[in-house]
Amino acid sequence: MAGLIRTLQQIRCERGSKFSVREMKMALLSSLGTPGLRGALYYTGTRSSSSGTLHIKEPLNFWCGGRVNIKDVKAKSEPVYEPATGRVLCQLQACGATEVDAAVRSARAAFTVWSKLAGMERARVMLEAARLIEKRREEIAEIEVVNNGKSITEARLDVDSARLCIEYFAGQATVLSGQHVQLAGGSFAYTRREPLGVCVGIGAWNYPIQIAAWKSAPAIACGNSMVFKPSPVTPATAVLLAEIYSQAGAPEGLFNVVQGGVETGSLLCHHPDVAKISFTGSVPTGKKIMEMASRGVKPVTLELGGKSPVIIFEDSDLENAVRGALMANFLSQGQVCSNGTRVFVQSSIVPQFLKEVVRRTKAILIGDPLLEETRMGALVSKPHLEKVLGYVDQAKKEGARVLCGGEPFIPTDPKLKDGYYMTPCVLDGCTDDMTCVKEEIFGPVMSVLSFDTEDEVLRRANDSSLGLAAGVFTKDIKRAHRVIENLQAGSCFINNYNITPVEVPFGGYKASGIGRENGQVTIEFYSQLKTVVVEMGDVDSLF
Ligand SMILES: NC(=O)C1=CN([C@@H]2O[C@H](COP(=O)(O)OP(=O)(O)OC[C@H]3O[C@@H](n4cnc5c(N)ncnc54)[C@H](O)[C@@H]3O)[C@@H](O)[C@H]2O)C=CC1
Ligand SMILES: C[N+](C)(C)CCCC(=O)O
Repeated sequence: MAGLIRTLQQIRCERGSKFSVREMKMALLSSLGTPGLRGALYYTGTRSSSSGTLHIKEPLNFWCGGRVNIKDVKAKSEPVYEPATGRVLCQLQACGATEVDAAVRSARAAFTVWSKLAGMERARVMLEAARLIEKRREEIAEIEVVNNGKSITEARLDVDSARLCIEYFAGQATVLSGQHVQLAGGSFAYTRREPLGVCVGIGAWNYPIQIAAWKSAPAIACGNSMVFKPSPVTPATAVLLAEIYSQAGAPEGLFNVVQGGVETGSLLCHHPDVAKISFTGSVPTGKKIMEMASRGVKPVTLELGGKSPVIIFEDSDLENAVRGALMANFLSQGQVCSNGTRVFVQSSIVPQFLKEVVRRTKAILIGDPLLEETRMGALVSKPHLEKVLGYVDQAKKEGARVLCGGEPFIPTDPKLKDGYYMTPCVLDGCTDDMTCVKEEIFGPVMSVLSFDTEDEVLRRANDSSLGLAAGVFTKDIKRAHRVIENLQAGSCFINNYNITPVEVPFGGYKASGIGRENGQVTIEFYSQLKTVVVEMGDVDSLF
């Protein structure tokens, strides 16, 4: 039965490639008039306000406009966990070469029609997708929480960020344009901003829905199609975005989801019909992606790790500096690439700073991430929790003082006893050579370092191979801008931290990445420029 459904989807998909632009426009208009008719939206299990009840049964792979069950083609299946409870949430069906190829073909078919639409037409579909995201905000956020472990409050903000990004790039789609250049003798040239083709998105587990939107929105705004591979740890929500795009009137195959890990990811990177790879994740994997892309001379966007500094001067508003340091370290259980995990505090205010930061860290309510009052949920997986706790042990061995946290945590609710919780940790007495100060921990561990002068702190802050983000807290405006100018980081903040409006570019210097996400400039990374020289006279031949 599943095989038959697949075959039907395949046929539908291949027919899709034969749609004319006119037919496509008609289909688009009719689907916009009847939202809700395309793409069944699955949500099995009881909706609840606490963890432990959702079971995902529907297939999580999606191409040719629908979910695809690949169980029958001896796909490798592996368990996916609910971090809050440690129970199995679903089985992941990893895609092999046949499935990756089917998804890329589906995307190729969509590209032929989507790339020929006017920007306004693409924008209309994207705005409808944004509206559907808003309508399903709570449902998407809940599934994100169940699969990722972060608090529902944060998950809602991630869904909002996904929606805003799609709205923003819908706007960009409408203003894509080239240039006209007057040449001698009445001749002229013009440029066309053209899409690249099938783009691949490879996501990390810390912001699953947000990453899927941050990659797909600029890609489709420019007229590309996409095959997206979520992290195998958090496969649940990308498929909802695929259904939403489809329901919003996107052609079949515009945004496809293939599940899997390293193998599936490398199949995508090596696929000859893929034009670009956009990746979010760790630095070592980013290097491998770049290597694979280089074989096909394919452009990459790499959004990699960080070990970012937050610099707090003695003249800063201490209340805001403390809030900023907490926001820089404990969002999403500390699993954020842009986190400011090296907190440099000017020596005269270290005692007050530590007192306040520790008091507030101890007060963070850890527990069931689906409860409104919870501020910190579970880390994403058991191995990851163990890795983070290992970093705390290592820090102690190297001489750092644990002022609070850094221990496994078992919530009182018995259903959460096997979840992956830990208490947020503040480390004092850190020095620049310690492992906790040098390596990306990717957990709720703040390292506090003391400094005396501006020159000294700039040198130490820049002493890293990474350069994703940086923050400075001071009331001295000249110092604020001077320090920022000298910090080697792509995403900087003055008197705040971890604010990422979709209107501004986000991305790293040095080994933290290549290219940018969000903001107008991202159009450059998902399109190419064609120059056309038009001769109005005769050919002046030398031969
Ligand atoms: N800076 C960041 O944004 C992130 C950093 N990390 C760090 O990396 C560590 C490892 O976590 P992972 O999830 O394994 O990160 P990863 O960077 O290895 O994986 C990210 C994505 O790349 C895919 N992938 C892995 N190897 C690949 C390959 N050879 N070809 C194509 N795709 C490939 C994965 O399936 C996943 O979808 C974490 O413990 C954390 O410290 C993890 C996620 C995000
Ligand atoms: C939204 N923010 C700043 C918390 C995270 C953005 C990037 C990321 O870690 O994937």
